Amino acid sequence: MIATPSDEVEDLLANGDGDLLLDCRIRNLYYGSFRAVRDSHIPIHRGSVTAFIGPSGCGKSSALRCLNRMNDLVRGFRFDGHVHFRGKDIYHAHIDPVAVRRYIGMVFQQPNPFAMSIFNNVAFGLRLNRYRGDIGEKVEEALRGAALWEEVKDKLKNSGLSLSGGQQQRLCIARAIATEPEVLLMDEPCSALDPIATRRIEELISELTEKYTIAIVTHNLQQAKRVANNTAFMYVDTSEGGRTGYLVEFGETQELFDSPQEDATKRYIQGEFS
Ligand SMILES: Nc1ncnc2c1ncn2[C@@H]1O[C@H](COP(=O)(O)OP(=O)(O)OP(=O)(O)O)[C@@H](O)[C@H]1O
Repeated sequence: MIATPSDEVEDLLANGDGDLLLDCRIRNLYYGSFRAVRDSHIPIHRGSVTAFIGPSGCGKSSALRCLNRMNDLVRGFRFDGHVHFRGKDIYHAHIDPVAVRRYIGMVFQQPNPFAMSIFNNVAFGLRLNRYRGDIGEKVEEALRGAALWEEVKDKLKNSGLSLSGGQQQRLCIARAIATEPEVLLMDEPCSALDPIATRRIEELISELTEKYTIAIVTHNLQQAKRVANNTAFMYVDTSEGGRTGYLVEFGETQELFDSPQEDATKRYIQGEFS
C-alpha cells in the first residue's frame, strides 16, 4: 500500500462522467489458495440501491468488501479484476485504501459503535480527517440524516453503547455519513435487528438515496424488493469440488424477481434453497 498526498488521490479519483459510479469486475478473488469468487461483473449506478442476494457462502460480502478495499485487511486476500470508481481504478498502485474509504463508507452486520459518547462516535471520522468547520453542526446534520437526532439530542454525552440495537445501527450510519462519502456499503445491516428496527433502517435507506449511492448485502428477499433498484444474484459453483461464488444474474430488481432469466435465480427466489 502506498500512501499518497490527498491532492494526488483527488486527482486519481477525479470526477468521471455518467451514471455508472462504481464498476466492479471480479475475475478471481482468493483467500490464500481458496478461490472464493469468480466471474462477477456488478455495475453500480449513481443514486441507486443495489442489493447482493444469494445463498450463504456465495461471496456476497466478499464482493461488497472489494468495493472499498476492505478485503485488503484480510490476510491472504488476492484480487484479479478491477473496481472503477468514477472511472478510475481504486486498486491502482498509487491509491491509498484509507482514502478510498472516505469516499466509500461501510456499515456492518453487527452495530459496532465505539465505546465513547454518541457525539464522539459521530465526530470520530471528522476529527480523523481534521475537519476544520463546526464539528457540532456536522454531528447534528449526520444524526438528522440517520433519523436519530430527535431520539438522542438530549443525551449526546451518553455512551453510544447505551442505545438500542436499532439506534446503534443508525448511529453507525450517522458515523459513516458524517464524513460525506459518496457511496455507502451495507453488509446485512438489519440482520441483528427486530422487525420494527429493520423497517426503520429500510425507510432510512430510501431517504439516504437522495444523497448517497448504496450497495447492500441481504438475506432477506423481501428487503431487496423493498429497497433496491438493482439486484445481483450470486450462487455457488461446486462443479469442480470447490465452493466458488459467481454472479448468475444482475438486473432491475422488479424484473429479476418477476421474470428471472436463469433457472438458479428462479429457484432461489421461489425459496427452493436458501
Ligand atoms: N477472511 C476470510 N478468510 C478466508 N475465507 C473467507 C474469508 N471471508 C470469507 N471467506 C470464505 O469465502 C466464501 C465467501 O464468503 P462470503 O462471506 O463472502 O459469502 P456470503 O455470501 O456473504 O456468505 P453469508 O451469506 O453466509 O454471509 C466462503 O466460503 C467463506 O468461508
